Amino acid sequence: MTVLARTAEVTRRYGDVLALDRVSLDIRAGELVGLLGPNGAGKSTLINLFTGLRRPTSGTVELLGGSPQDPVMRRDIGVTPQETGLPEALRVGEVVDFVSAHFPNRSDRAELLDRFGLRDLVRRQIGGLSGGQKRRLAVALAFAGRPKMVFLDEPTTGLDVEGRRALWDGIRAFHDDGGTILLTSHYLEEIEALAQRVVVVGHGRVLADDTVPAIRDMVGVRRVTLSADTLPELPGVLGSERADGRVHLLTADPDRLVVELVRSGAPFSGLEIRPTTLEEAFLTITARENAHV
Ligand SMILES: Nc1ncnc2c1ncn2[C@@H]1O[C@H](COP(=O)(O)OP(=O)(O)OP(=O)(O)O)[C@@H](O)[C@H]1O
Repeated sequence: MTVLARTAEVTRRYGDVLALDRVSLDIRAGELVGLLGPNGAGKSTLINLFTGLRRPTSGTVELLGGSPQDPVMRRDIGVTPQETGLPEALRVGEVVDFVSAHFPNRSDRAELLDRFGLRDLVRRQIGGLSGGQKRRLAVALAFAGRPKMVFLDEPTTGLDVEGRRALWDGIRAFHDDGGTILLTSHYLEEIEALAQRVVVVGHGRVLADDTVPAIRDMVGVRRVTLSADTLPELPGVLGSERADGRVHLLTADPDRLVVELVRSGAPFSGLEIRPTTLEEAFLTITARENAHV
């Protein structure tokens, strides 16, 4: 399948900060790829490289078979950065027309507005939109030039459930028509709702690149905390530590762990089970990676 966007051994530094560390990634035509990672992982930097806003310190970046700096390639992509500013005095329809006018191949205005649930707002001034409506418009604009590929940096930030669904519907419709999308998120749930493929980044590196169910297994880690002097060997413990007189165990199967703990007869108290944060899950993935080295 045709590769639409590619990084090969890409490193990007900002002074002393290593934002991306030898990242090689292919996005193929028709894929909807979710880029998942905590704050500072390097997601926006990767999007900025793909869209030609930044250059790599080393390595190569390709967009649509050419250079991301080439305006001809950029004409065929759409982008919504994390933050956008739209002119408050313009009406929704005017902004859509203004942005569309930059592209030789325009989306149908009514269809675009419909897809993102903006039809009833076409005559509303931007200044009169809610934060969520502005965000939906900003994302819709990425699709104004009938792009082959769209890059969305945290598209649903600040949206309520309804706004999020409207946005997901618009993104899905583009994908169903054969469009290619790379979107970033902090939440696996969001990526799960849209993407088949998840690329997990952390500390500037690709930690995992797999299907949603495979990544869910990796990050579906729970933290089991209890007080105990000594513990027997327990099944499925991915990581453990003692802190403040408590034992913390990371596991993907807390039910089995607790059953085995009770069965062992070892005395314990104060049992707590809670989901891990994405950061903790990433640490587990990183730890596993290092264990394989
Ligand atoms: N212009 C810049 N100057 C200096 N450091 C930068 C710059 N842009 C990004 N960085 C640093 O590079 C690293 C990666 O940042 P990046 O914005 O790509 O991460 P991110 O995964 O998009 O984070 P977030 O989820 O918070 O948006 C961070 O340590 C960040 O502070």
